[in-house]
Amino acid sequence: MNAPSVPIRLAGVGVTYGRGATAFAALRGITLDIRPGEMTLLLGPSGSGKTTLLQVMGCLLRATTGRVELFGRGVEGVDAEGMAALRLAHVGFVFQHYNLFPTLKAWENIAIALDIKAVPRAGQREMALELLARLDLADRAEHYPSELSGGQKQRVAIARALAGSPQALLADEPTAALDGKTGQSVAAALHDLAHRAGVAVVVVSHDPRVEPFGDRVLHLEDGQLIDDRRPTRSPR
Ligand SMILES: Nc1ncnc2c1ncn2[C@@H]1O[C@H](COP(=O)(O)OP(=O)(O)OP(=O)(O)O)[C@@H](O)[C@H]1O
Repeated sequence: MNAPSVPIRLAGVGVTYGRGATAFAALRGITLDIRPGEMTLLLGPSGSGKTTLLQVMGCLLRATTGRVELFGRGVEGVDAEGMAALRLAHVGFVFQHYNLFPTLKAWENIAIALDIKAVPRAGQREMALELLARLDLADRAEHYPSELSGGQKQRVAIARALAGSPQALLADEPTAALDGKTGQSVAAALHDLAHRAGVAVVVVSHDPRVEPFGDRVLHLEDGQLIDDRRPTRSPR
């Protein structure tokens, strides 16, 4: 029996892009559990399969071989609509370039996500403000993205990813476009989310500023998991 409390479970997962002579094995034999309440870092050289693995975890991409479970439910045999429903119910995504709507204020960017989660319009503004406050952005609710710093934009994107209270938050290079301390504060915000809200946070990163915030560090090389460790130093 699989414990339903394991947000994401992969067993022998492989992903092959293309077919025949052009087939390329981007992931091979990945077996791991992603746990709630901690921040897992996914490190590895360029092309090692980090984004591919994150996409499989978030049901954006189907594994070619092996088994993927979200909250105890296997996704093989689930159709595209079912995969979308699983994502919507369980997973939030954060990307390098924020992907905010430039013509919408910070709180409205979050309201759109609440809309997709079928939160009634009447409660959306209040909920968006609460989410912004969790990311220390209460005073930026009425600002447009062009009026926010890079770090603030990324925190709006994180607040948006939390719309609908996902149990897993998957972030692909969330600090890559941020300089100096800003990248660190975004990494700290992700770490706090894992620890305070019990969210399973998975972060793909090349950024050494992010590393001290990882509770667990996975290393990929050539599509294989070559290391899985828990740094002994305390975060920050
Ligand atoms: N749609 C695709 N079709 C064919 N090959 C792909 C596709 N997407 C990724 N790949 C290949 O799969 C391998 C893994 O790619 P992936 O993006 O997962 O690596 P990564 O570790 O995230 O790299 P980076 O750090 O450069 O972003 C790479 O060799 C890439 O060229």
